[in-house]
Amino acid sequence: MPPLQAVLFDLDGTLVDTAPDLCHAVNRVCADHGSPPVPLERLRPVVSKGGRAMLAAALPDVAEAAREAMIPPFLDYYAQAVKVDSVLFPGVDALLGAIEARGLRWGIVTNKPEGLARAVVDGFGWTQRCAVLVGGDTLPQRKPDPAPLRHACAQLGIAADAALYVGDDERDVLAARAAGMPVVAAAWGYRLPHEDPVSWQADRLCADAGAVIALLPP
Ligand SMILES: O=C(O)COP(=O)(O)O
Ligand SMILES: [Mg+2]
Repeated sequence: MPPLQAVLFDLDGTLVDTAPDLCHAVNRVCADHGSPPVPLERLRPVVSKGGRAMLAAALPDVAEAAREAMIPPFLDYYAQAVKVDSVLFPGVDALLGAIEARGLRWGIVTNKPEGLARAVVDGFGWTQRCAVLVGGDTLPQRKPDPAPLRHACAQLGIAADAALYVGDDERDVLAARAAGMPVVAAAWGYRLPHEDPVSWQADRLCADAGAVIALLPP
């Protein structure tokens, strides 16, 4: 395996705890529908599974076609307020600094639409620091397809096995495996109670972002 040259991250549930602002957007959709707001605890476990999963968790009795029509307003509401209550997960700031201190680059490969992911990146002041950003609509394929990870490596001019991917959902592990990229499962992220990240068989399972620093070259 070539020496590590870059670390790629999932966004929601890995770098940023975006669940509160996504929950606000879901609850604006619920209000438009005349439904009561849902508590954050109900949405948090499915945030990394995307907007459709969040709306399904919030409005399980609404027909799928009707929920599909709620996606554009949901995304609009979220776009209006991406960084009100969203915060970095503990240790993320130190991890990004440690990557940069080693002369390595880092980037983001998320299923979130690219424009929204860019807004989050800008909101956290990462515009110049984030070396590559691939969103869920950047390519026709999204995770668990390996294409977005491969695209990020092509943009960086590195081989897939010279990068490390860090993500909090099983599809992140599947995408990295299919791309031939080493992968860390982020146990600090979002998942349902029955989901066991050990069973995803990532190369490493890290309890917090700080633990990823130990995997970097000295
Ligand atoms: O918005 C989504 O679909 C989830 O985003 P993620 O891939 O950064 O977890
Ligand atoms: Mg995620």
